[in-house]
Amino acid sequence: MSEKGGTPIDTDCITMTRFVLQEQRKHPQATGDLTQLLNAILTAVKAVSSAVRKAGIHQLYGIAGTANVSGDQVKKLDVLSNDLFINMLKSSFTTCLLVSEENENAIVVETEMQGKYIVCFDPLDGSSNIDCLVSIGSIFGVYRKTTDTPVSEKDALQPGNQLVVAGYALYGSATMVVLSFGEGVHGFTYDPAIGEFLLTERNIQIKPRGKLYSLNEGYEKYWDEPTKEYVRSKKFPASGKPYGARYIGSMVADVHRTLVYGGIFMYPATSEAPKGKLRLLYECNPMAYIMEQAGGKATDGRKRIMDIQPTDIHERAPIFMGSKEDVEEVEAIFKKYPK
Ligand SMILES: O=P(O)(O)OC[C@H]1O[C@](O)(COP(=O)(O)O)[C@@H](O)[C@@H]1O
Ligand SMILES: [Mg+2]
Ligand SMILES: [Mg+2]
Repeated sequence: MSEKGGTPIDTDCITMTRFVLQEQRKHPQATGDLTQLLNAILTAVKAVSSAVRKAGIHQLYGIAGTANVSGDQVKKLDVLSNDLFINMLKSSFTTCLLVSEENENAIVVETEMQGKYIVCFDPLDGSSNIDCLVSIGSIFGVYRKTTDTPVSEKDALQPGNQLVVAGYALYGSATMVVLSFGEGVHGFTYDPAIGEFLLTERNIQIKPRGKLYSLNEGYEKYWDEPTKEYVRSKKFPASGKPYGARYIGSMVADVHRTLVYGGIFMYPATSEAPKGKLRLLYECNPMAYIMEQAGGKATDGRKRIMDIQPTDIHERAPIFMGSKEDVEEVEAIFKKYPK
């Protein structure tokens, strides 16, 4: 408490910009492009966060899916988020190719604005939760262009093990960005009063084992046998207490909870969707990168998620991710079932 009462302001708080610049300093050959790129993502996240916080009164501000009070046609939140990401990333002059969940084809950045990075992103994840005000997010993964040929969609078909930076924004009870440059996972909470993301969690580590499992139980009828066996083993353990179940239906929120509390998040293959639902490039890979950097694991049951070579920008993969020991149990069960 200060002499006059009230909470003293920490004058040594680390903003994300300061943190990223400190990281940049560790690499004397760095051009500053990655810092610029992250700033662009942060600006998009701040704008999306501001729009999300106005959910429910969108039409008054002209950002819902219908006409606003003046009768103008206005944008839906997922379309708005996509436009913001594309606009900010292009105008950072650091990207050459953008892959978005919302665009069928990869977007080649205009030649005069091109830089060396490729960004794959889900501008608004969990969009079915928008109307009921449940947590949603944005996901991003950044790669380098590795060829000398003119940029094309093929340049984005890199496995997750080539990621340079990945992370997500969670628009929850607070807005938070969690990211990794490949040297640990760090969490930044947005302070709307000063318009900055502040470092609130350094070196996040996931517990080696949790007590929670997370997947859409409604589809049990369609699950493959290994998933059925694994979930049964958590609900009816041979000894000890059953795991608790949690499922929000927003990947970012479900994975963030898994990161913070431990346990396992799953979106398995089903008879209806043999490759699962979640997209490899802009959902599975960035989240797998964060999980592994935090000491956890991510697999499709048989293979490390980040070692899958993509053949299509929108391809899907089944995913099991979270605490190391929990994911290893899933892997052991899959080994019992021939492919
Ligand atoms: O409703 P389901 O089948 O459980 O799917 C939920 C999953 O779908 C998603 O909403 C897909 O994301 P989008 O909202 O970006 O399409 C994930 O966030 C979530 O994990
Ligand atoms: Mg999504
Ligand atoms: Mg989405």
